[in-house]
Amino acid sequence: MEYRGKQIKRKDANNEKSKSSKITSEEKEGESKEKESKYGHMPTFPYQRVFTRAILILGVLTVVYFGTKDGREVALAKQKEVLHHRAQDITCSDDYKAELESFPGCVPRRCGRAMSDKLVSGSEADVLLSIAKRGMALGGSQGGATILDLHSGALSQGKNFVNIYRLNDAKDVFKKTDFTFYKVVKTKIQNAIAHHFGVQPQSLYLTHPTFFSRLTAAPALTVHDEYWHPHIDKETYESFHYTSLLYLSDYGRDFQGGRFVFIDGDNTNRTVEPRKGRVCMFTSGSENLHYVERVMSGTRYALTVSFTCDQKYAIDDPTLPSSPQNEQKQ
Ligand SMILES: O=C(O)CCC(=O)C(=O)O
Ligand SMILES: [Fe+2]
Repeated sequence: MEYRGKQIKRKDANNEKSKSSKITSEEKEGESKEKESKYGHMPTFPYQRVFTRAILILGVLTVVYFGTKDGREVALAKQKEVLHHRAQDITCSDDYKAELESFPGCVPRRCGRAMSDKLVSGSEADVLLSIAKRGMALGGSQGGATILDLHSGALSQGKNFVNIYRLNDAKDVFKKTDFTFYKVVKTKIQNAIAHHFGVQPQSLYLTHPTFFSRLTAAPALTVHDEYWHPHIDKETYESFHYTSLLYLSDYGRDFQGGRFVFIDGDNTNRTVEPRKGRVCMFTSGSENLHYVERVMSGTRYALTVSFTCDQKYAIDDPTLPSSPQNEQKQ
């Protein structure tokens, strides 16, 4: 009680102080007016007041314009954080909602995004990273974005794509257990998406493309290398209804730049900093417009695992073709 009393006193004292400083400045004004008159009349020009005010207003408008033009940025997930589960709901876009109505059991209870660092462990991410690195060693783009689709076998090579399953060198690169591993992780993500968005896991089908990506700061050589454009997954990859990203390397340690950014309608960019083992899942409609920042240095690895509600776009889990010759016959 006594402490409070003292605080109040301090406040009063401050009031007194500020009152007295106000008085002092008024006094000073009077003084300077007096001084001014000693030097005679200061030069003025017609509409001086209007002019000064216009300059002031213009200044304020410029500050407001440049301050809000690029909107604000909010971190949804920092690399250093270990997230058990973090989510943000966004109202579903009308077209997305309307499309999903024809897939009962697959309509989300809510749209938005969720992140977790507890779904996939660091060592599980390392196994997947090793699959990506082994596969990508068979080719790779020089232009900053290399894609490896384990399902179709498509791998960026130079300015084009090759089918790794048709390469003789690929014979001993993958083991059956790699594919088993991929399936285990995919199923965990599938269940997490189903749980978070309130849909039935069996109503979600793996869809094409589902791929590993390796991004670097190398200048783009083809449009496939331009990974940084804002886009909506539902528009880019027609069959997507739910997108998930599993990060296989760390922002700030393995690479600089390369954050994932949601561009939201409230003039806010929400960023996800990749962290090894971090899963980011979201509804693929226009409620989740996003892009990946350009990587400034280092190498960024990620796995995109995508799901559709439409059985006609379902793909099987990737499997190891028994031999390159068999693959050619398919
Ligand atoms: O790698 C990422 O973080 C996102 C990639 C992406 O947006 C996409 O493949 O559609
Ligand atoms: Fe995307």
